[in-house]
Amino acid sequence: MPPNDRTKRKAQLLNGVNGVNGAVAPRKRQNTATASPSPDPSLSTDPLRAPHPFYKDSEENGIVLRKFYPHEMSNDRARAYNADELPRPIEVLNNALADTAEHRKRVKVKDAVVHWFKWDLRIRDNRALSQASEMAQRAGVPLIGLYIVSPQDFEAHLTAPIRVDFMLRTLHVLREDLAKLGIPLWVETAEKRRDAAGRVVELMEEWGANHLFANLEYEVDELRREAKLARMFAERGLALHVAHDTCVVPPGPLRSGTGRPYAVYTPWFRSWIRYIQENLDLLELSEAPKPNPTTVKKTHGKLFDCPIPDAPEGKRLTDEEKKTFRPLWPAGEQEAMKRLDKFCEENVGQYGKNRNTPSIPGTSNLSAHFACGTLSARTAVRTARDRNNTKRLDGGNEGIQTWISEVAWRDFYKHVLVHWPYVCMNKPFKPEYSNIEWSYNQEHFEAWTQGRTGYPIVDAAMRQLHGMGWMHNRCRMIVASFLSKDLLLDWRMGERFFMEHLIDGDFASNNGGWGFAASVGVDPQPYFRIFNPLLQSEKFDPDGEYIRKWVPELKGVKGKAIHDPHGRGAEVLAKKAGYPKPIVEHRGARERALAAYKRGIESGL
Ligand SMILES: Cc1cc2nc3c(=O)[nH]c(=O)nc-3n(C[C@H](O)[C@H](O)[C@H](O)COP(=O)(O)OP(=O)(O)OC[C@H]3O[C@@H](n4cnc5c(N)ncnc54)[C@H](O)[C@@H]3O)c2cc1C
Repeated sequence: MPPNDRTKRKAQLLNGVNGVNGAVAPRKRQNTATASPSPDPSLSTDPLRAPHPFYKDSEENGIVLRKFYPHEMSNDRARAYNADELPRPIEVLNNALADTAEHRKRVKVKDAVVHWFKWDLRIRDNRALSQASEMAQRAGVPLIGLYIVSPQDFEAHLTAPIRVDFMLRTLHVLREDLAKLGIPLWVETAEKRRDAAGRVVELMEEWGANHLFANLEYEVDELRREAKLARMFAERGLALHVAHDTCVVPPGPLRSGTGRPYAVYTPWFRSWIRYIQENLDLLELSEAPKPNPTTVKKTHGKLFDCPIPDAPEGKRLTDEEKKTFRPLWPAGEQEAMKRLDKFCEENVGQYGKNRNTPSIPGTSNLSAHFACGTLSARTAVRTARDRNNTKRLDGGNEGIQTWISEVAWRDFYKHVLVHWPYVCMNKPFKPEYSNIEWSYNQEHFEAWTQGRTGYPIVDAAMRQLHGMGWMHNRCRMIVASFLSKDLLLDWRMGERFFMEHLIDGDFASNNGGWGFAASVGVDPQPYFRIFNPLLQSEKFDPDGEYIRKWVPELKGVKGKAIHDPHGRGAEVLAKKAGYPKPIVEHRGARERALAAYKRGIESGL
């Protein structure tokens, strides 16, 4: 779609698709629930193109693109992970690190030490960067920062263009901040994702560096890549040092009484708190890197002139989008700290009370920074705790406690990913939930994606996603429940759509959120608890302020009718404004979902 059309479509999405007076007709498509042609191979990552068509029994549904990944894992294989019969990727990595530990100690520092930045784009409180700096200082050699842009990784991970843009803007800030310390940041594009590791080795050889530091990412591919890299480095006389940085408590040590990893949040959280209290160093912030020797400009001068590429094809924002999104999301770690400090100053105390009201700024809006690594979870928890009147994480101010417990959810879902790696292979956490018969009704899906379902709270939320690249947590739960229960659409369609549009798209948290709402994940909402979108709307947006902001064609609707204009006497206004009637009737949809879940679960046991 040419940029002009995309801009028009975007405006339509935000204003009610066909304009204020237009009768809305979501584009007609064949209902493909029964027809099952082969899937469209030209998978689009452009946020404003029509969503990818999903088909019953298609291998392309959901978050796993077959272009990059093998076929769907069987239930038996998923169960084998559960029974500890298959090594988890983290174990493969740990074995590789253990096998190469002695070798690492023997590798001498040569001309430089390298830190490989990934989703940890900050200087402050960065575990691996700090360790790299320490080694460089001890040896009196320069520290070099490296970032590999991988368009195929963006494609494979369904990274939203808004997230790519945020990351590239962050790289500019990071490069400047590092340069102030005399540390160059070398940025390079690897067109093929499998070439990235080889290129890192070439660069290290070019720079005379024997030691590479990196923070761990917990997705399956990344853990496996690091395992291979550790062995490849050892064969070549190089040393790979990895650090746990993204979680406050690294995945691994928290175990239930039976020695198993936790699959329920509440006991996990108690154990998380206990573990931190017993290991207070987990909240110690890492030292910032020290400046490089001044000779670095002479020895490595050309590394300071490295350009930062534009977003790759298919991941670019239009000019209009840049104008809208960039002021909403200033990039860089200073901005993250500013946001954190402001939130702690003004809102954290009221967080427990306000966090479920989408019309007010009651939450921190920091998720984009956590996802990009411009803020560490450690710094966030530490900063909030230091505002409390106790050093305990579960005492004192209620708002602070609640906020810390929310940041902990992020750790929880990363732990889940590490222990049950098949959740990122399109499998529900409970393999027996694979047999639910989902709908693949394209018209329903498009209405959902466009915010045209006739349920104002759902539509407001989906339009907030298009308007900001972000959605309030309460609304994420509402729209996810609506998609998977009211529409009975395959939850992976929603999971994928979120990844393709969120500035904070994070595999573990997104998968966890969808698993919770669709009742197929770890510690989920029981399947028979089905949100009533009308009641959710009345409870969490009582005055309809949020709806009126994001569904402007309903601005004139007075009172409670805002929650259900067609059902509560505002149908003339709604019709005139082109606002659709509900695409499903909640009570009937609920019965259908209950029956489908029950049937699916029973047949999967
Ligand atoms: C269906 C669904 C999909 C989601 N997808 C994502 C995603 O892709 N990326 C993402 O970061 N969050 C996701 N979440 C979690 C949550 O909605 C966002 O983290 C939150 O809305 C971000 O806003 P905030 O920074 O103002 O959060 P705050 O309320 O200020 O919370 C602070 C931080 O705690 C963490 N956090 C809070 N709630 C959760 C949660 N339920 N799960 C995991 N972490 C949490 C986030 O890092 C957040 O920034 C999803 C939730 C649902 C229900």
